[in-house]
Amino acid sequence: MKEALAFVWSYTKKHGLAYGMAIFLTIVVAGIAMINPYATGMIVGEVIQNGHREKLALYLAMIVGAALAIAIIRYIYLYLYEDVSQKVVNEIRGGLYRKFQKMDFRFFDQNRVGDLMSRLTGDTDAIRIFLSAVVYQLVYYLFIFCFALVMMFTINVKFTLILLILTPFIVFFGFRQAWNSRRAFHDVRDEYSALNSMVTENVSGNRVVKAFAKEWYEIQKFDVRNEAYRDANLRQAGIAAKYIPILDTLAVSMSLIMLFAGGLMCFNGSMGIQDLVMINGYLWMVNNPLRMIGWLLNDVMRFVASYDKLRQVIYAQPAIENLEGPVNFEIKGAVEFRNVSFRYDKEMILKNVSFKAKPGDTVAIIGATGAGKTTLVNLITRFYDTARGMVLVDRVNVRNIDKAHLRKHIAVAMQDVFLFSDTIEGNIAYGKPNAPMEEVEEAARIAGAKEFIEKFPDGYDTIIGERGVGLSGGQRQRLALARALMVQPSILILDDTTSALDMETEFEVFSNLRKKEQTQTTFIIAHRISSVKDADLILVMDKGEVVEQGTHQELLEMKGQYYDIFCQQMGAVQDGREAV
Ligand SMILES: Nc1ncnc2c1ncn2[C@@H]1O[C@H](COP(=O)(O)OP(=O)(O)OP(=O)(O)O)[C@@H](O)[C@H]1O
Repeated sequence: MKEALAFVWSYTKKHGLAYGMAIFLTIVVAGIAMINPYATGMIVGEVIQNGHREKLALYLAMIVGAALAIAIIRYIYLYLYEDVSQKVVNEIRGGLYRKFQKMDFRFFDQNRVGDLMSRLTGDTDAIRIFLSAVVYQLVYYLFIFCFALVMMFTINVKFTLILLILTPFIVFFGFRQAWNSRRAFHDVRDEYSALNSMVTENVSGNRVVKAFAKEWYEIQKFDVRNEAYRDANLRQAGIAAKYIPILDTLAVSMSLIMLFAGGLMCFNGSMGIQDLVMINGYLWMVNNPLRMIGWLLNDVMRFVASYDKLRQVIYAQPAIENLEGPVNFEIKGAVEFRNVSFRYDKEMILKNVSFKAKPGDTVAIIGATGAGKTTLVNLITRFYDTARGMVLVDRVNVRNIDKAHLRKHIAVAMQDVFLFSDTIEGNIAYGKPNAPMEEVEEAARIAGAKEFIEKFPDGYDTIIGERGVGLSGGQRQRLALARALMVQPSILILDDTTSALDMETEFEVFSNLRKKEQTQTTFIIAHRISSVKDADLILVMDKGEVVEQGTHQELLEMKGQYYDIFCQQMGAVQDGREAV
């Protein structure tokens, strides 16, 4: 709780003056609210009982004036609360988004998209509600309670003490309600997050759902989550509902005590009717905040539950960080793996991998699925750090190179192509937004994308969907390749980038790449011998190890795994199944 408040204050203090003013005005309104019961009592006592009719206008004016003042001041402070809370939440949301950008692959491996979305939206909004509505109500009810109590004691101490007999019970049940709701609020928050994740996944994967005709299965899965969310809400509401009748009964009992004890005191002359009317008005002001304690504490709990979720992101630290004094230098593209081992979890995925590539070399990686090819190239960009051994770029350990600088010089066309909802030009020029059109066209040409782009009525201005909707797998791969080529990297990584292309187009793309002035070191992950045979170095991977390495000719002479793959694929050609 303390931590949550300190966090919110660290953002709110910048707007301390406006927020302080809002709180001050709330207290002023609580003070002005004392006028009404007082003036009503005076009308009963002075005007009606004592017959001072001339004072009626004054008391009525007090009531109307107070109502007007409250309306105006309330408008001002509500605006201030809203203004400050919106600004604060805007900054928190911005900070969170920046944090997402800072986090590394491992963080996104471990967190679901929908869950992160709920943090950025629902949880930040809970903070806004706390700052605007909850704090306001806490201040308002606290002061109205204190002021009304002072007024009651000023009017009649004995009678006030009698009325307050039930107060400890109200406070007790209010706190109990809040305490019992604690777990329920966390459950509501977790179920909301799970529901969000499910919907996000379903929308992203809607094509798979349809392809497998699993709509009904998805609906059932959703219903289960939806019901769990409903039940969590109902559980929480149920806890509140259990205490409402108790608190209401106590409040009604207080009124009964007031009528009974007040009536007796009026009869025996120890208190005037005017005082009874005033105390009746103030009693409500004391009563109401007490009955609200449970609800207000619930709102505070909701805020703390949301903060607990936010802090997991706010204070998360990326595992991949720059070391002290990272080096920046003109990266030429020499890459060396020296006894590299790597694990995601417990199991070693890469085992003792070593190889060397000179600037301008083409290194091809071939091997069964799951052999660790993508994992290997992910270490060059330092998406992950090695468990043992080191990855060197231009003879410098990548851990010592400035992370952003290193990645600026490496371009990756990833296996899982992601395109932004933007124009084709915007997607290709993502890494170099102000590049001239000729460069975009040239990158598209080398990637074998020029022809199909120009066939679209809007050409390079064609808007494509979030996941490249409206494009074939091969077209998306070629756009991803063009995007990688645009930045003219020192190291180019093509992770299965041509797998969706037909043989002819793949051949054209590779020959374009070869014709291009070869300055960059290129890593090609591929399954076809035709894609790797011209490489300067071929790495054959099996179960996380580089089992063979050399040129096409050298590897054939070894008559090992590469030779077997070659024979299998040659066999396929001879059978007319595929060409090499
Ligand atoms: N983010 C991750 N977290 C945990 N394990 C992972 C992760 N990514 C990959 N793996 C595991 O690491 C192993 C190697 O995966 P990798 O993607 O490097 O293989 P690959 O050779 O590129 O396969 P493919 O040819 O199918 O793309 C696999 O067993 C995979 O399950």
